[in-house]
Amino acid sequence: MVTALSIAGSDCSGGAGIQADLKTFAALGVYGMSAITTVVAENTQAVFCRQDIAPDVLAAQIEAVLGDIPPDAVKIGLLPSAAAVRTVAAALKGTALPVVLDPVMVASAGQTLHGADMLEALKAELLPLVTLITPNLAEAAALSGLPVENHLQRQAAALKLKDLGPRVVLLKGGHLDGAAEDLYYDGEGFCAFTSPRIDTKNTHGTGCTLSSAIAAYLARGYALAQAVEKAKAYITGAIANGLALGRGAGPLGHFYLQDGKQEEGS
Ligand SMILES: Nc1ncnc2c1ncn2[C@@H]1O[C@H](COP(=O)(O)OP(=O)(O)O)[C@@H](O)[C@H]1O
Ligand SMILES: Cc1ncc(COP(=O)(O)O)c(N)n1
Repeated sequence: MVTALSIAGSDCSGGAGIQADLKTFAALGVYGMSAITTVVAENTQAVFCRQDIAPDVLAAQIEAVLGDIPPDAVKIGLLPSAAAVRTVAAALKGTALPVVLDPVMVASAGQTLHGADMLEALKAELLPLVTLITPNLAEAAALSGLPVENHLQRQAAALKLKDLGPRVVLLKGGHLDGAAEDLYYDGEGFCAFTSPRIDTKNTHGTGCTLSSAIAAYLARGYALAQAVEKAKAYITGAIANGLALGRGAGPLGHFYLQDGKQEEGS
């Protein structure tokens, strides 16, 4: 059985965070496990509050998983504090696992999901350990300190992020105008994974779903660029099948893949 671990926050409304990750793993035929970093009270409209998990309990969750059911890949989502970043970095150091990091900062509803100290710790301590980082436009700007308004600027930001240590940078274009173009940079060259923009408000959990789909395909043994290509096809289908649930940005439709067949052709 192929296995994957998500280290991320809990979204009680089920659209993002750990809940999106586990749905994605299941849809892609991967046994999912979780280490929860923070419990967020949120829904399709707003974030209300959060309770961060104590670092020793976060560390114990990761150790419990690694010590018994070693995952084939790891996805990291919301890390609410520098302490959480350091805990995860310490737990993963020395493992040779493929790690996909979605540097979550702000919920689609607009609220910041982390403490002020998180960003610097993420850059210094976690980026050098990860295989792939998947920032959206705002996250790429915050991490690189560079503007990302045009294609050349996005390429420059990707170069700067690569210098912080990940093997590959995938700068997501979900918030661009026009086509949803994700820029992939592996230190040697750029390529783009592009889909037409789907006109929908139901995009809660897109970043979580893309990163966990990449982790699922890496766990299944696909090479990096191929895992990204397949994950892009998965996220595009999940957005196209989005669910009109809640009064705000609704969740994605993971269940259209329930028989596991559609993704085989993508
Ligand atoms: N309306 C859309 N139509 C098609 N693809 C989209 C749309 N919105 C986001 N995506 C894709 O979803 C993935 C997540 O991107 P993005 O929304 O930028 O992440 P985040 O949730 O971190 O802000 C990317 O592959 C992006 O291109
Ligand atoms: C617990 C948690 N983690 C992550 C996100 C971001 O979600 P998105 O994938 O829409 O950027 C969220 N809203 N809540």
